Amino acid sequence: MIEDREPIRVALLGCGTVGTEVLRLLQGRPEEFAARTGAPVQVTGVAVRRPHKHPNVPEHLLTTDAAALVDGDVDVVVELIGGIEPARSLLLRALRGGKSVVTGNKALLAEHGSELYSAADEAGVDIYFEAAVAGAIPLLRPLRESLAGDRINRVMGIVNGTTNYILSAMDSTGAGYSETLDEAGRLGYAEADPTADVDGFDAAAKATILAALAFHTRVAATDVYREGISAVRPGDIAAAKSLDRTVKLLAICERVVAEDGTESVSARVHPAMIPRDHPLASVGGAFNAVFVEAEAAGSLMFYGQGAGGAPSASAVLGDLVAVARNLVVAGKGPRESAHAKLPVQPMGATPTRYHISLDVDDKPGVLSQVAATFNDNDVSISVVRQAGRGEEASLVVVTHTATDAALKSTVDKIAQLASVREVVSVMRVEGESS
Ligand SMILES: NC(=O)c1ccc[n+]([C@@H]2O[C@H](COP(=O)([O-])OP(=O)(O)OC[C@H]3O[C@@H](n4cnc5c(N)ncnc54)[C@H](O)[C@@H]3O)[C@@H](O)[C@H]2O)c1
Ligand SMILES: N[C@@H](CCO)C(=O)O
Ligand code: NA
Repeated sequence: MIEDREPIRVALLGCGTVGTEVLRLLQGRPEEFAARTGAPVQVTGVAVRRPHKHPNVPEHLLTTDAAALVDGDVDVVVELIGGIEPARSLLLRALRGGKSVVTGNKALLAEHGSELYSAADEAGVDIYFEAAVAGAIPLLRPLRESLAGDRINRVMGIVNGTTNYILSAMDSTGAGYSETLDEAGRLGYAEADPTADVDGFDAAAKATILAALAFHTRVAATDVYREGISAVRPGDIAAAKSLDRTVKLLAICERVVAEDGTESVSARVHPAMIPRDHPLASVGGAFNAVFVEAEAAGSLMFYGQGAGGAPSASAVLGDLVAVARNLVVAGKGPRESAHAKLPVQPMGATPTRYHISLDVDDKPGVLSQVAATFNDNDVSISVVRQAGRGEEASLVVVTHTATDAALKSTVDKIAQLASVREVVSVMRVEGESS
Protein backbone atom coordinates (compact mmCIF):
# COMPACT_ATOMS: atom_id res chain seq x y z
CA MET A 1 0.00 0.00 0.00
CA ILE A 2 1.32 3.44 -0.99
CA GLU A 3 0.07 5.04 2.25
CA ASP A 4 2.15 2.58 4.25
CA ARG A 5 5.38 3.64 2.56
CA GLU A 6 7.71 6.11 4.22
CA PRO A 7 6.72 9.56 2.94
CA ILE A 8 8.99 11.60 0.67
CA ARG A 9 9.77 14.61 2.88
CA VAL A 10 9.97 17.96 1.12
CA ALA A 11 11.44 21.24 2.36
CA LEU A 12 10.25 24.36 0.54
CA LEU A 13 12.64 27.32 0.58
CA GLY A 14 10.90 30.58 -0.37
CA CYS A 15 7.15 31.10 -0.54
CA GLY A 16 6.68 33.95 -3.00
CA THR A 17 4.94 33.96 -6.39
CA VAL A 18 5.97 30.43 -7.37
CA GLY A 19 6.46 28.87 -3.91
CA THR A 20 2.91 29.80 -2.85
CA GLU A 21 1.46 28.00 -5.87
CA VAL A 22 3.68 24.95 -5.36
CA LEU A 23 2.43 24.61 -1.79
CA ARG A 24 -1.21 25.17 -2.76
CA LEU A 25 -1.15 22.57 -5.54
CA LEU A 26 0.87 20.04 -3.56
CA GLN A 27 -1.39 20.22 -0.52
CA GLY A 28 -4.58 20.30 -2.61
CA ARG A 29 -4.20 16.80 -4.11
CA PRO A 30 -2.09 14.61 -1.81
CA GLU A 31 -3.59 11.31 -3.06
CA GLU A 32 -2.72 12.10 -6.66
CA PHE A 33 0.90 12.88 -5.79
CA ALA A 34 1.13 9.69 -3.75
CA ALA A 35 -0.35 7.62 -6.61
CA ARG A 36 1.99 9.18 -9.16
CA THR A 37 5.19 8.85 -7.17
CA GLY A 38 4.50 5.62 -5.31
CA ALA A 39 4.79 7.18 -1.83
CA PRO A 40 3.06 9.98 0.09
CA VAL A 41 4.68 13.39 -0.50
CA GLN A 42 4.82 15.44 2.66
CA VAL A 43 5.93 19.04 3.12
CA THR A 44 7.92 19.14 6.36
CA GLY A 45 8.72 22.85 6.44
CA VAL A 46 8.53 26.14 4.57
CA ALA A 47 11.40 28.61 4.99
CA VAL A 48 10.35 32.24 4.65
CA ARG A 49 11.78 35.63 5.59
CA ARG A 50 8.71 37.12 7.30
CA PRO A 51 6.30 34.47 8.74
CA HIS A 52 3.50 36.98 9.40
CA LYS A 53 3.25 37.55 5.62
CA HIS A 54 2.11 33.93 5.12
CA PRO A 55 -1.25 33.50 6.89
CA ASN A 56 -2.21 30.65 4.53
CA VAL A 57 0.77 28.46 5.42
CA PRO A 58 0.12 26.20 8.47
CA GLU A 59 2.04 27.81 11.33
CA HIS A 60 3.85 24.61 12.36
CA LEU A 61 5.51 24.47 8.91
CA LEU A 62 6.90 28.00 8.92
CA THR A 63 10.51 28.74 9.81
CA THR A 64 12.98 31.54 9.16
CA ASP A 65 15.92 29.14 9.49
CA ALA A 66 16.32 27.71 6.00
CA ALA A 67 19.68 26.07 6.81
CA ALA A 68 18.21 24.14 9.76
CA LEU A 69 15.31 23.01 7.56
CA VAL A 70 17.76 21.75 4.92
CA ASP A 71 19.80 19.93 7.56
CA GLY A 72 16.71 18.29 9.05
CA ASP A 73 14.87 15.10 8.09
CA VAL A 74 14.11 15.89 4.45
CA ASP A 75 14.59 14.02 1.17
CA VAL A 76 14.04 16.83 -1.33
CA VAL A 77 14.76 20.54 -1.12
CA VAL A 78 12.69 22.79 -3.40
CA GLU A 79 14.41 26.16 -3.76
CA LEU A 80 12.24 29.11 -4.84
CA ILE A 81 14.07 31.97 -3.16
CA GLY A 82 15.93 33.14 -6.28
CA GLY A 83 19.26 34.97 -6.60
CA ILE A 84 22.73 33.65 -5.86
CA GLU A 85 23.09 33.77 -2.07
CA PRO A 86 21.85 32.27 0.16
CA ALA A 87 20.32 29.97 -2.48
CA ARG A 88 23.73 28.63 -3.62
CA SER A 89 24.97 27.78 -0.12
CA LEU A 90 21.65 26.23 0.85
CA LEU A 91 21.56 24.01 -2.25
CA LEU A 92 25.18 22.90 -1.87
CA ARG A 93 24.40 22.09 1.77
CA ALA A 94 21.36 20.07 0.67
CA LEU A 95 23.19 18.16 -2.09
CA ARG A 96 26.25 17.43 0.09
CA GLY A 97 23.85 16.22 2.76
CA GLY A 98 22.41 13.66 0.31
CA LYS A 99 19.20 15.54 -0.48
CA SER A 100 17.88 15.93 -4.01
CA VAL A 101 17.08 19.40 -5.28
CA VAL A 102 14.39 21.01 -7.42
CA THR A 103 14.93 24.66 -8.33
CA GLY A 104 13.61 27.33 -10.70
CA ASN A 105 16.67 29.51 -10.19
CA LYS A 106 18.16 30.17 -13.64
CA ALA A 107 20.45 32.95 -12.38
CA LEU A 108 22.08 30.52 -9.97
CA LEU A 109 22.31 27.67 -12.51
CA ALA A 110 23.85 29.95 -15.14
CA GLU A 111 26.52 31.18 -12.70
CA HIS A 112 27.17 28.07 -10.61
CA GLY A 113 25.52 25.18 -12.49
CA SER A 114 28.72 23.11 -12.77
CA GLU A 115 29.38 23.36 -9.05
CA LEU A 116 25.83 22.23 -8.27
CA TYR A 117 25.80 19.39 -10.85
CA SER A 118 29.13 18.12 -9.49
CA ALA A 119 27.85 18.21 -5.92
CA ALA A 120 24.72 16.27 -6.98
CA ASP A 121 26.83 13.74 -8.84
CA GLU A 122 29.25 13.22 -5.96
CA ALA A 123 26.38 12.69 -3.53
CA GLY A 124 24.42 10.45 -5.96
CA VAL A 125 21.31 12.66 -5.78
CA ASP A 126 19.17 14.51 -8.31
CA ILE A 127 19.00 18.13 -9.41
CA TYR A 128 16.00 19.07 -11.60
CA PHE A 129 15.19 22.57 -12.87
CA GLU A 130 12.42 22.58 -15.50
CA ALA A 131 10.89 25.83 -14.19
CA ALA A 132 14.18 27.66 -14.72
CA VAL A 133 13.62 28.02 -18.48
CA ALA A 134 10.33 28.86 -20.18
CA GLY A 135 8.16 28.38 -17.06
CA ALA A 136 5.49 25.74 -17.58
CA ILE A 137 6.77 24.60 -20.96
CA PRO A 138 8.38 21.16 -20.88
CA LEU A 139 11.63 22.14 -22.61
CA LEU A 140 14.61 21.05 -20.51
CA ARG A 141 13.38 17.49 -20.07
CA PRO A 142 12.90 17.10 -23.85
CA LEU A 143 16.44 18.45 -24.39
CA ARG A 144 17.98 16.38 -21.58
CA GLU A 145 16.04 13.17 -22.18
CA SER A 146 13.77 12.93 -25.25
CA LEU A 147 16.38 14.38 -27.63
CA ALA A 148 19.39 12.78 -25.91
CA GLY A 149 19.86 10.47 -28.92
CA ASP A 150 19.70 13.25 -31.50
CA ARG A 151 22.06 16.05 -32.48
CA ILE A 152 20.72 19.55 -31.86
CA ASN A 153 21.85 22.32 -34.19
CA ARG A 154 19.83 25.33 -33.05
CA VAL A 155 17.60 26.50 -30.22
CA MET A 156 15.90 29.85 -30.78
CA GLY A 157 13.00 31.53 -29.08
CA ILE A 158 11.32 33.91 -26.71
CA VAL A 159 12.29 32.90 -23.17
CA ASN A 160 11.45 35.96 -21.09
CA GLY A 161 7.78 36.61 -20.33
CA THR A 162 8.21 40.09 -18.87
CA THR A 163 9.97 41.59 -21.89
CA ASN A 164 7.63 39.81 -24.29
CA TYR A 165 4.69 41.27 -22.36
CA ILE A 166 6.23 44.76 -22.67
CA LEU A 167 7.16 44.46 -26.37
CA SER A 168 3.73 43.00 -27.25
CA ALA A 169 2.01 45.95 -25.54
CA MET A 170 4.32 48.49 -27.20
CA ASP A 171 3.56 46.91 -30.57
CA SER A 172 -0.20 46.50 -30.24
CA THR A 173 -1.34 49.47 -28.16
CA GLY A 174 1.69 51.76 -28.25
CA ALA A 175 1.69 51.56 -24.44
CA GLY A 176 4.66 53.07 -22.61
CA TYR A 177 7.56 51.02 -21.37
CA SER A 178 7.46 51.72 -17.63
CA GLU A 179 3.69 51.36 -17.07
CA THR A 180 3.79 47.98 -18.84
CA LEU A 181 6.75 46.86 -16.72
CA ASP A 182 4.82 47.75 -13.54
CA GLU A 183 1.90 45.66 -14.77
CA ALA A 184 4.22 42.68 -15.53
CA GLY A 185 5.47 42.96 -11.93
CA ARG A 186 1.91 42.95 -10.53
CA LEU A 187 1.07 39.84 -12.59
CA GLY A 188 4.03 37.94 -11.07
CA TYR A 189 6.11 37.71 -14.26
CA ALA A 190 8.99 40.03 -13.40
CA GLU A 191 12.01 39.05 -11.33
CA ALA A 192 12.40 40.54 -7.83
CA ASP A 193 14.77 43.02 -9.52
CA PRO A 194 13.10 43.61 -12.91
CA THR A 195 16.31 44.95 -14.47
CA ALA A 196 17.20 41.25 -14.70
CA ASP A 197 14.35 40.99 -17.22
CA VAL A 198 14.63 44.25 -19.16
CA ASP A 199 18.41 44.20 -19.46
CA GLY A 200 18.36 40.62 -20.74
CA PHE A 201 20.14 38.94 -17.80
CA ASP A 202 17.24 36.53 -17.21
CA ALA A 203 17.05 35.50 -20.89
CA ALA A 204 20.86 35.21 -21.04
CA ALA A 205 20.86 32.92 -17.98
CA LYS A 206 18.25 30.77 -19.75
CA ALA A 207 20.34 30.78 -22.95
CA THR A 208 23.33 29.59 -20.89
CA ILE A 209 21.29 26.63 -19.62
CA LEU A 210 19.81 25.86 -23.06
CA ALA A 211 23.18 25.99 -24.86
CA ALA A 212 24.78 23.72 -22.25
CA LEU A 213 22.00 21.12 -22.55
CA ALA A 214 21.66 21.34 -26.34
CA PHE A 215 25.37 21.11 -27.12
CA HIS A 216 26.62 18.94 -24.21
CA THR A 217 29.09 21.66 -23.30
CA ARG A 218 29.74 23.76 -20.20
CA VAL A 219 28.72 27.32 -21.06
CA ALA A 220 29.52 30.20 -18.69
CA ALA A 221 27.07 33.06 -18.17
CA THR A 222 29.77 35.42 -19.52
CA ASP A 223 29.93 33.40 -22.78
CA VAL A 224 26.45 34.57 -23.73
CA TYR A 225 26.18 37.87 -25.61
CA ARG A 226 23.46 40.00 -24.01
CA GLU A 227 21.41 43.04 -24.99
CA GLY A 228 18.10 43.80 -23.29
CA ILE A 229 15.12 45.86 -24.39
CA SER A 230 15.78 49.06 -22.46
CA ALA A 231 17.20 50.68 -25.64
CA VAL A 232 14.19 49.64 -27.79
CA ARG A 233 12.31 52.85 -28.60
CA PRO A 234 8.88 53.45 -30.12
CA GLY A 235 10.83 54.47 -33.29
CA ASP A 236 12.25 50.94 -33.57
CA ILE A 237 8.78 49.41 -33.22
CA ALA A 238 7.43 51.83 -35.86
CA ALA A 239 10.36 51.07 -38.19
CA ALA A 240 9.64 47.35 -37.81
CA LYS A 241 5.93 47.89 -38.50
CA SER A 242 6.65 49.82 -41.69
CA LEU A 243 8.53 46.77 -43.00
CA ASP A 244 5.85 44.30 -41.86
CA ARG A 245 8.03 43.11 -39.00
CA THR A 246 7.79 43.12 -35.23
CA VAL A 247 10.40 43.32 -32.45
CA LYS A 248 11.01 40.39 -30.07
CA LEU A 249 13.73 39.67 -27.52
CA LEU A 250 15.27 36.43 -28.78
CA ALA A 251 17.62 33.88 -27.28
CA ILE A 252 19.58 32.10 -30.01
CA CYS A 253 21.92 29.15 -29.36
CA GLU A 254 23.59 27.64 -32.41
CA ARG A 255 26.08 24.97 -33.36
CA VAL A 256 28.51 26.71 -35.72
CA VAL A 257 30.42 24.50 -38.16
CA ALA A 258 33.46 26.14 -39.79
CA GLU A 259 34.58 25.34 -43.35
CA ASP A 260 37.24 22.95 -42.00
CA GLY A 261 34.52 21.09 -40.06
CA THR A 262 35.50 22.33 -36.59
CA GLU A 263 32.54 23.08 -34.38
CA SER A 264 31.78 25.79 -31.85
CA VAL A 265 28.75 27.20 -30.08
CA SER A 266 27.24 30.65 -30.34
CA ALA A 267 24.79 31.89 -27.67
CA ARG A 268 23.20 35.32 -27.70
CA VAL A 269 20.25 37.34 -26.46
CA HIS A 270 19.16 40.55 -28.16
CA PRO A 271 16.10 42.27 -29.59
CA ALA A 272 15.49 41.41 -33.23
CA MET A 273 13.05 42.28 -35.97
CA ILE A 274 11.19 39.25 -37.27
CA PRO A 275 8.59 39.05 -40.07
CA ARG A 276 4.99 39.42 -38.90
CA ASP A 277 4.14 36.05 -40.45
CA HIS A 278 6.90 34.26 -38.48
CA PRO A 279 5.39 31.94 -35.81
CA LEU A 280 7.28 33.79 -33.04
CA ALA A 281 5.64 37.10 -34.06
CA SER A 282 2.25 35.93 -32.78
CA VAL A 283 3.60 34.91 -29.36
CA GLY A 284 2.08 37.59 -27.14
CA GLY A 285 1.99 38.59 -23.47
CA ALA A 286 4.02 36.47 -21.06
CA PHE A 287 3.92 33.45 -23.37
CA ASN A 288 7.20 31.89 -24.47
CA ALA A 289 7.98 29.84 -27.57
CA VAL A 290 11.15 28.00 -28.47
CA PHE A 291 12.18 26.31 -31.74
CA VAL A 292 14.56 23.41 -31.56
CA GLU A 293 16.21 22.14 -34.74
CA ALA A 294 17.70 18.67 -34.48
CA GLU A 295 19.39 16.54 -37.12
CA ALA A 296 16.98 13.60 -37.06
CA ALA A 297 13.89 15.13 -35.42
CA GLY A 298 13.81 18.18 -37.69
CA SER A 299 12.09 21.29 -36.33
CA LEU A 300 10.17 21.23 -33.05
CA MET A 301 8.27 24.10 -31.47
CA PHE A 302 7.54 24.43 -27.74
CA TYR A 303 4.93 26.98 -26.71
CA GLY A 304 3.14 27.96 -23.50
CA GLN A 305 3.16 30.15 -20.41
CA GLY A 306 6.72 31.14 -19.66
CA ALA A 307 6.13 32.99 -16.38
CA GLY A 308 3.68 33.37 -13.52
CA GLY A 309 3.07 31.52 -10.26
CA ALA A 310 0.85 28.60 -11.25
CA PRO A 311 2.45 27.83 -14.64
CA SER A 312 5.92 27.79 -13.10
CA ALA A 313 4.63 25.68 -10.17
CA SER A 314 3.47 23.09 -12.71
CA ALA A 315 7.07 22.63 -13.86
CA VAL A 316 8.36 22.51 -10.27
CA LEU A 317 5.81 19.85 -9.33
CA GLY A 318 6.63 17.76 -12.41
CA ASP A 319 10.25 17.78 -11.25
CA LEU A 320 9.22 16.94 -7.70
CA VAL A 321 7.27 13.90 -8.91
CA ALA A 322 10.29 12.79 -11.00
CA VAL A 323 12.67 13.10 -8.03
CA ALA A 324 10.21 11.34 -5.72
CA ARG A 325 9.80 8.47 -8.21
CA ASN A 326 13.58 8.13 -8.40
CA LEU A 327 13.72 7.98 -4.59
CA VAL A 328 10.98 5.33 -4.46
CA VAL A 329 12.92 3.04 -6.83
CA ALA A 330 16.35 4.10 -5.48
CA GLY A 331 17.22 5.43 -8.93
CA LYS A 332 18.63 8.66 -10.26
CA GLY A 333 17.77 11.08 -13.08
CA PRO A 334 20.15 12.25 -15.80
CA ARG A 335 23.47 13.78 -14.74
CA GLU A 336 25.25 16.70 -16.37
CA SER A 337 26.31 15.92 -19.95
CA ALA A 338 29.25 18.10 -20.98
CA HIS A 339 31.33 15.64 -23.00
CA ALA A 340 31.40 17.69 -26.26
CA LYS A 341 33.44 20.54 -24.68
CA LEU A 342 32.83 22.85 -27.67
CA PRO A 343 34.40 26.33 -27.59
CA VAL A 344 32.03 29.29 -27.47
CA GLN A 345 32.31 31.73 -30.37
CA PRO A 346 32.50 35.49 -29.65
CA MET A 347 29.56 37.61 -30.85
CA GLY A 348 31.74 39.55 -33.31
CA ALA A 349 32.35 36.37 -35.33
CA THR A 350 28.65 35.38 -35.38
CA PRO A 351 26.83 35.93 -38.69
CA THR A 352 23.87 38.32 -38.29
CA ARG A 353 21.81 40.73 -40.41
CA TYR A 354 21.03 44.35 -39.55
CA HIS A 355 18.14 46.73 -40.16
CA ILE A 356 19.38 50.35 -40.12
CA SER A 357 17.16 53.40 -40.26
CA LEU A 358 18.83 56.79 -40.90
CA ASP A 359 17.83 60.44 -41.17
CA VAL A 360 19.96 61.90 -43.95
CA ASP A 361 20.27 65.13 -45.96
CA ASP A 362 17.97 65.03 -48.97
CA LYS A 363 20.59 65.80 -51.61
CA PRO A 364 22.04 63.90 -54.54
CA GLY A 365 24.87 61.49 -53.75
CA VAL A 366 23.86 60.61 -50.17
CA LEU A 367 22.55 57.19 -51.04
CA SER A 368 25.69 56.32 -53.01
CA GLN A 369 27.90 57.50 -50.10
CA VAL A 370 26.02 55.25 -47.68
CA ALA A 371 26.10 52.35 -50.14
CA ALA A 372 29.85 52.79 -50.62
CA THR A 373 30.43 52.53 -46.85
CA PHE A 374 28.65 49.17 -46.81
CA ASN A 375 30.67 48.06 -49.81
CA ASP A 376 33.99 49.12 -48.25
CA ASN A 377 33.19 46.89 -45.25
CA ASP A 378 32.16 43.89 -47.38
CA VAL A 379 28.58 44.13 -46.19
CA SER A 380 26.03 43.62 -48.94
CA ILE A 381 22.65 45.32 -48.96
CA SER A 382 19.39 43.40 -49.35
CA VAL A 383 16.76 46.21 -49.20
CA VAL A 384 17.02 50.02 -49.42
CA ARG A 385 14.12 52.43 -49.02
CA GLN A 386 14.39 56.19 -49.30
CA ALA A 387 11.66 58.73 -48.60
CA GLY A 388 12.11 62.52 -48.97
CA ARG A 389 10.87 64.93 -46.30
CA GLY A 390 11.93 68.46 -47.41
CA GLU A 391 15.55 69.12 -46.33
CA GLU A 392 15.78 65.64 -44.89
CA ALA A 393 15.17 62.11 -46.11
CA SER A 394 14.81 58.86 -44.30
CA LEU A 395 16.81 55.90 -45.46
CA VAL A 396 16.15 52.31 -44.43
CA VAL A 397 18.72 49.63 -45.19
CA VAL A 398 18.43 45.90 -44.52
CA THR A 399 21.69 44.01 -45.03
CA HIS A 400 22.49 40.49 -46.08
CA THR A 401 24.31 38.30 -43.54
CA ALA A 402 27.78 39.41 -42.40
CA THR A 403 29.77 39.01 -39.20
CA ASP A 404 28.35 41.03 -36.35
CA ALA A 405 31.69 42.86 -36.02
CA ALA A 406 31.63 43.94 -39.69
CA LEU A 407 28.04 45.17 -39.36
CA LYS A 408 28.79 47.10 -36.16
CA SER A 409 31.82 48.80 -37.64
CA THR A 410 29.84 49.73 -40.80
CA VAL A 411 27.17 51.41 -38.66
CA ASP A 412 29.87 53.32 -36.74
CA LYS A 413 31.33 54.64 -40.03
CA ILE A 414 27.92 55.56 -41.43
CA ALA A 415 27.13 57.53 -38.28
CA GLN A 416 30.21 59.68 -38.99
CA LEU A 417 29.20 60.63 -42.56
CA ALA A 418 28.48 64.37 -42.77
CA SER A 419 25.25 63.74 -44.71
CA VAL A 420 23.86 61.41 -41.99
CA ARG A 421 21.92 63.53 -39.49
CA GLU A 422 20.91 60.72 -37.15
CA VAL A 423 21.06 56.93 -36.87
CA VAL A 424 17.41 56.44 -35.86
CA SER A 425 17.34 52.69 -35.32
CA VAL A 426 19.73 49.74 -35.58
CA MET A 427 18.40 46.28 -34.98
CA ARG A 428 19.31 42.75 -35.93
CA VAL A 429 16.98 40.89 -38.29
CA GLU A 430 16.10 37.22 -37.73
CA GLY A 431 13.67 34.65 -39.04
CA GLU A 432 14.03 35.10 -42.77
CA SER A 433 16.47 33.81 -45.33
CA SER A 434 19.55 35.98 -45.86
N1 LIG B 1 7.79 34.28 -11.15
C1 LIG B 1 7.97 33.54 -12.22
O1 LIG B 1 7.26 33.63 -13.21
C2 LIG B 1 9.09 32.53 -12.27
C3 LIG B 1 9.08 31.56 -13.26
C4 LIG B 1 10.08 30.59 -13.31
C5 LIG B 1 11.11 30.63 -12.39
N2 LIG B 1 11.10 31.61 -11.44
C6 LIG B 1 12.20 31.58 -10.47
O2 LIG B 1 11.71 31.06 -9.25
C7 LIG B 1 12.35 31.69 -8.15
C8 LIG B 1 11.32 32.38 -7.27
O3 LIG B 1 10.65 33.34 -8.05
P1 LIG B 1 9.36 34.11 -7.49
O4 LIG B 1 8.81 34.87 -8.65
O5 LIG B 1 8.50 33.19 -6.73
O6 LIG B 1 10.09 35.16 -6.52
P2 LIG B 1 9.45 35.94 -5.27
O7 LIG B 1 10.34 37.11 -5.05
O8 LIG B 1 8.00 36.16 -5.47
O9 LIG B 1 9.64 34.88 -4.08
C9 LIG B 1 10.86 34.64 -3.43
C10 LIG B 1 10.53 34.50 -1.95
O10 LIG B 1 11.70 34.07 -1.27
C11 LIG B 1 11.72 34.73 -0.02
N3 LIG B 1 13.09 34.71 0.53
C12 LIG B 1 14.13 35.51 0.24
N4 LIG B 1 15.21 35.15 0.95
C13 LIG B 1 14.84 34.10 1.71
C14 LIG B 1 15.52 33.30 2.68
N5 LIG B 1 16.79 33.52 2.98
N6 LIG B 1 14.82 32.29 3.27
C15 LIG B 1 13.53 32.08 2.94
N7 LIG B 1 12.83 32.81 2.06
C16 LIG B 1 13.49 33.80 1.45
C17 LIG B 1 11.21 36.13 -0.34
O11 LIG B 1 10.75 36.77 0.85
C18 LIG B 1 10.08 35.82 -1.30
O12 LIG B 1 8.85 35.60 -0.66
C19 LIG B 1 13.39 32.62 -8.78
O13 LIG B 1 14.60 31.93 -8.92
C20 LIG B 1 12.81 32.92 -10.14
O14 LIG B 1 13.79 33.28 -11.09
C21 LIG B 1 10.11 32.55 -11.33
N1 LIG C 1 10.96 36.88 -14.94
C1 LIG C 1 10.86 35.71 -15.75
C2 LIG C 1 10.11 34.64 -15.01
C3 LIG C 1 10.08 33.31 -15.72
O1 LIG C 1 11.32 32.73 -15.77
C4 LIG C 1 10.17 36.07 -17.04
O2 LIG C 1 9.61 37.16 -17.15
O3 LIG C 1 10.20 35.27 -17.97
NA1 NA D 1 10.20 24.88 -18.50
